[in-house]
Amino acid sequence: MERTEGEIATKNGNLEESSGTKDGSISGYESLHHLLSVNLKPHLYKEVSRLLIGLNCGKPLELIALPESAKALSSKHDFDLQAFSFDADKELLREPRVVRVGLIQNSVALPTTAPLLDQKRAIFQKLKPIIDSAGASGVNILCLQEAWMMPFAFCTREKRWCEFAEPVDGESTQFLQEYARKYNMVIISPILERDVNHGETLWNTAIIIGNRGNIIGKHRKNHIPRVGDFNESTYYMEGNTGHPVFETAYGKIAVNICYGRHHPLNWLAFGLNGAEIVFNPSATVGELSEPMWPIEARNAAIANSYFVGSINRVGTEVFPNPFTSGDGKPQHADFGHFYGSSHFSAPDASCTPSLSRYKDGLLISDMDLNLCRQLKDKWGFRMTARYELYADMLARYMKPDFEPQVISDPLLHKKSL
Ligand SMILES: NC(=O)NCCC(=O)O
Repeated sequence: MERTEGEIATKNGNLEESSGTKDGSISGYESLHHLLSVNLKPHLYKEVSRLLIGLNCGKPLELIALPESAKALSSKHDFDLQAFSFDADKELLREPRVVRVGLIQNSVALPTTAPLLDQKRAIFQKLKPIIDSAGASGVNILCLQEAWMMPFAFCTREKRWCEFAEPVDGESTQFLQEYARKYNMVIISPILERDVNHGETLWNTAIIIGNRGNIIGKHRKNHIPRVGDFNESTYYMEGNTGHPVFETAYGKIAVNICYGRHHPLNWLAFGLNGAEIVFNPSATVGELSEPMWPIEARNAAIANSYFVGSINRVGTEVFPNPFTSGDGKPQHADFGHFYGSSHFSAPDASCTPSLSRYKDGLLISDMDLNLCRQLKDKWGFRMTARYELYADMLARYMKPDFEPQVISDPLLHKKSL
């Protein structure tokens, strides 16, 4: 059937205006890839996929078969479960270095009006089967979403939500440490941190739990948004931990928390410190950032020759009191829809399809970390970068008397004869 512009078939076959739907789906489809795979003829879908998500080592990404126990948990608890494999070329002098990496996206479990402790514990309960599914699948490194142990209440500017903040070794960390030990898994736990030793300062922090349940270290969010309803600067300050790379049993990893993904130099710094996988745990909404989402992480993976794991929460979180953010919008009580769509990007420009736009989910991917060096050898971005030029430019830019290097056409302001 011919379709007019702006129309797509919904899941039940009806045609509908392509404006998305209230449940967070894209006209009834869980993701863009799902919509395309159902609506395009197989040979067209293959071509669209090749251009949209690229090829890895010259071929489409392969699916991984997961154990029945992992799949049973996803059916029983209704979370999206997808698994792919990124290859690298065979090398003569190095063995492949394949690690299995997982990303979890989820909605909150209780309304924001429930007692705070109940809200947190209900999220723990919700995550248990998803983490068990990752464990049953042999995931080596698992990353949760930004501030996973609470609703993303920073739109409200109300200080009562500060009560969710925990020290690095608090309840949420202890909850995950058990899983790290049980499944011999590195877990990245992005939380709202309370730094008791520094006057109860709050931070937006990712804690790196080693595969033996030990705390390897932490990274604090470098860039705090001041856009739309993301009133996070009311709660915490720009991080003071630099760009650490954590050498774990399964590779060198780093965390670029949410809004840091809009800053190419932030991505660069993790690369300069030798990261092989950079996680981007996020909380962002469709209206604000969805067109940027598939581009920024992928570009970072390409430019820095590392893998990126992008995670976004799902659902709409409604708060008890309406708020405004000085942008002319009428008062409202929610951020809008957190659109999930978690995915992996690889240094060779390939990426996985995204998880659901509205359901909880676990995305798993095998990745041969040898691909990072192979891409460095192939494209030479590190070698061809002109760091001395950039360093000089930045040093000059930082001075109060900086003047932009602009050469004006001398004829620009001359009156024509
Ligand atoms: N959590 C957060 O930093 N969100 C900011 C919005 C965005 O970067 O899309």
